[in-house]
Amino acid sequence: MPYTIEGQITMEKTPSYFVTKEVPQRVYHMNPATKLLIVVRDPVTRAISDYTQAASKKADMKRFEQLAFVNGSYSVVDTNWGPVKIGVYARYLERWLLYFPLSQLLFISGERLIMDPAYEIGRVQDFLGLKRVVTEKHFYFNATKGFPCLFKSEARSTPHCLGKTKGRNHPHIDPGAIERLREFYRPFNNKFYQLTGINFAWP
Ligand SMILES: Nc1ncnc2c1ncn2[C@@H]1O[C@H](COP(=O)(O)OS(=O)(=O)O)[C@@H](OP(=O)(O)O)[C@H]1O
Repeated sequence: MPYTIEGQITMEKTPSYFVTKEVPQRVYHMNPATKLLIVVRDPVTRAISDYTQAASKKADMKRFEQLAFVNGSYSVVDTNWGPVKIGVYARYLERWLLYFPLSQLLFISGERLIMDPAYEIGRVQDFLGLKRVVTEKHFYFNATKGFPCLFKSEARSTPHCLGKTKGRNHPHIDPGAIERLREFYRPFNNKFYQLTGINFAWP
């Protein structure tokens, strides 16, 4: 990580760090004062989004329903399949909490980041001890994309939206499969709410 001088902060974004076993200890040894931002969304939607991203890179991908369950029925969820496994947030959070107090972690709702970005960015700025420079006046909602965009950024004076790879159309998933996944995640979600003290109210 690059060193910073007074008045600067270093930021690093690697989503896989949250789920990689040895990372909490490594980050702690690098700097125990590190602040961690964790963006989470409904794990079922997260799994479908993850699958959609993989399918966009591979032409002959099996259907989501074939990958998420073992033996072709919806009775056994395949917890070894990455898109399913990563959504068990409580398991990963428990490892981070061995090294970092909850006060050094900020949980951001992925759903709210889309519906009310200024609110979540406001929380991030407070958490990082920054002045609230980015506010609601910086965002507008692009209905076609279904995402908020920035009127302008530091680097350019023109509006800036997220790129083509964000907001991909998700494939239709059998409602029975969705229901079974929701049932699978419920106890893990509840554990996550308990650990974070936040009820994300995922269905
Ligand atoms: N800033 C911001 N706000 C809200 N949501 C966001 C943001 N950036 C990425 N995303 C959503 O995260 C999902 C993963 O994005 P990607 O598939 O591009 O993956 S990655 O960023 O390359 O890791 C993907 O979700 P879906 O579009 O629902 O599949 C992105 O749209």
